[in-house]
This record gives sequence, structure tokens and C-alpha cells, in this order.
Amino acid sequence: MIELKNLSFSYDDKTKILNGISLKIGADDHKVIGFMGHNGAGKSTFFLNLVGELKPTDGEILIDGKPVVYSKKGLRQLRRKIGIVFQNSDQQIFYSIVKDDVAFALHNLKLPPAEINRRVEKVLSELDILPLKDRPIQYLSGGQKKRVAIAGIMVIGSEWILLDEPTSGLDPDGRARMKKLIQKLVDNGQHIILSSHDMDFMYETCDYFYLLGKGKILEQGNKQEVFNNEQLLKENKLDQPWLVKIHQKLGLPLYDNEQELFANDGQHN
Ligand SMILES: Nc1ncnc2c1ncn2[C@@H]1O[C@H](COP(=O)(O)OP(=O)(O)OP(=O)(O)O)[C@@H](O)[C@H]1O
Repeated sequence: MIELKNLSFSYDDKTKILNGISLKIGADDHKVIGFMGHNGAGKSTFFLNLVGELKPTDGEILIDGKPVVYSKKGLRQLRRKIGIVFQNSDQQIFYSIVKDDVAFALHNLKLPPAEINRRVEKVLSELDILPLKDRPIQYLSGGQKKRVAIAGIMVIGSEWILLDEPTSGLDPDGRARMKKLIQKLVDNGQHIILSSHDMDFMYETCDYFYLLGKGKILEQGNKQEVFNNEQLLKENKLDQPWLVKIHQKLGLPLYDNEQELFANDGQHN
């Protein structure tokens, strides 16, 4: 579980981007947790605090009950628990060749070369990019680069994976792949925290939501609790997912998924 106690963060000691946030993420075994908020609301800042790239100005973060330690060793331990895939994949490229880049963190963990090779090939093949393993990353497409960045996090096998805007720059096929990939990670027992402006994607993918604004958590809950509040979404410059609009127009309750909708089919005629 990730616990935040009164977490505040400021880049310049004047404006609090995060202002006294207390949360327990993962207490209820949600699998895919969405963070929403308008441009500049502080989602990336929040994520960078979670992975120790930024240190809270006030308050603290506890992982499984233990406060994060900001020493080299403490941060190495933190990265085994929480990995992040940045919005811009170029931000996390360390080596020029795909397989070397994906293996980077495993070398840091001092795993034997055969084990590193095995893990890298397995993840590249799961992500359908094994044929790219000897290619220079700089010549890959944006979507392929994103998959390499995800591979670099997947090989670590961390319990938590943070995805900052995972669909940005992806075409519909890439978006569908991303959805499947998230499901695969969940099936592996990993927990996902993601942020996105793509409300339809959030709606389809996440099972719990936080709305970040004015440095605070303005709302949290499941789909029904968060997406039926049209006014709050509007105030935070967020769209209602199209499925929610249809449900409301037809006067149907907001179902969690397709199975639930069809299980209740006929009851609303
Ligand atoms: N390195 C930085 N130095 C100073 N201010 C920053 C820095 N990074 C972000 N900010 C400011 O912090 C605020 C929150 O930015 P952040 O990138 O966390 O928001 P976001 O919700 O992720 O936005 P977006 O949806 O546009 O990606 C913004 O006002 C931004 O200008």
C-alpha cells in the first residue's frame, strides 16, 4: 500500500502544487487507479513524488508502512516497488540499443547475465517488440519507443507501475494495445496508477479514480461516484466519457462494465 501523510510539494517555496494530501492507495485492492485533473493540476508532480524523483516539501510517503528513505539505497529499494513510465518516452532512454536499454535496471540490480537476457526477451516478446531488440531506439516510432520504456519497467516486476499519459501520441491500434497491456500487467498481479486526459480510456481502464485540483484531492471514488458529477468535471475542465453521456441520456444507471450492462438488460425497458 502507498500511504501519503499530509503531502505537500512546491517547486519554488511559494506555490503549493500539492497541498496537504493524505491518501491510502491500494488499501482496497483496486487494480487500476486513475488520477485526473486539468493541465497543470499537478498529476506529473504527484507521480514524481511517488517515485522519489521529487522529495515532498512537507509530509511523507510510506510504502507498505515504511517511510521512503531518500538515500541512494532507499531510492533503489523504492524503484523495485514502484516504476514509472513517463509521458515522454525519450526521458527514460539510457542506452541506444533496445535490449541494452531494457536491461539497464536489471544490471543495476546485479542479476546474472543469463537471467537478464531471459527476462528481457520475455518482456520484449510479450510487448510484440522482440524483432526490434537490436535496433537503435532513436529510429523507432513514438509508439514503439513507449513500448520500450514500458519494457524497461516491466522487467523489474515492481508491484506498482505508474503510467503518465500512456495513450499520448498513440494511434487507435496503439491505444487498444495499451489497454490490453494494462490488463496483462493486472493479470500478473501488478497494480497500475495512471493519469490521462483521455477520459474514455480512463473510464474503460480504471476501477477507481482520484480527481486532483487546487493542490488537493477534490473527489475520489468508483465510476458512478466520479463521472456522474458533471458539474465537478466541468469545473476541472474534464469531459464526461461518451459512455456516461449515453447512460445519462437513456436514463440508465452507470454500469461498471459490459457484463453488468447485459446482465441487467431488459430491466429498463
Ligand atoms: N520543474 C518545474 N519547475 C517549476 N514548476 C513546474 C515544474 N514542473 C511543473 N511545474 C509547474 O507545476 C504545476 C503542475 O505541473 P504538472 O506537470 O505536475 O501538472 P500536470 O497535471 O501533470 O499537467 P499536464 O496535464 O499538462 O501534464 C504547473 O503549474 C507547472 O507549471
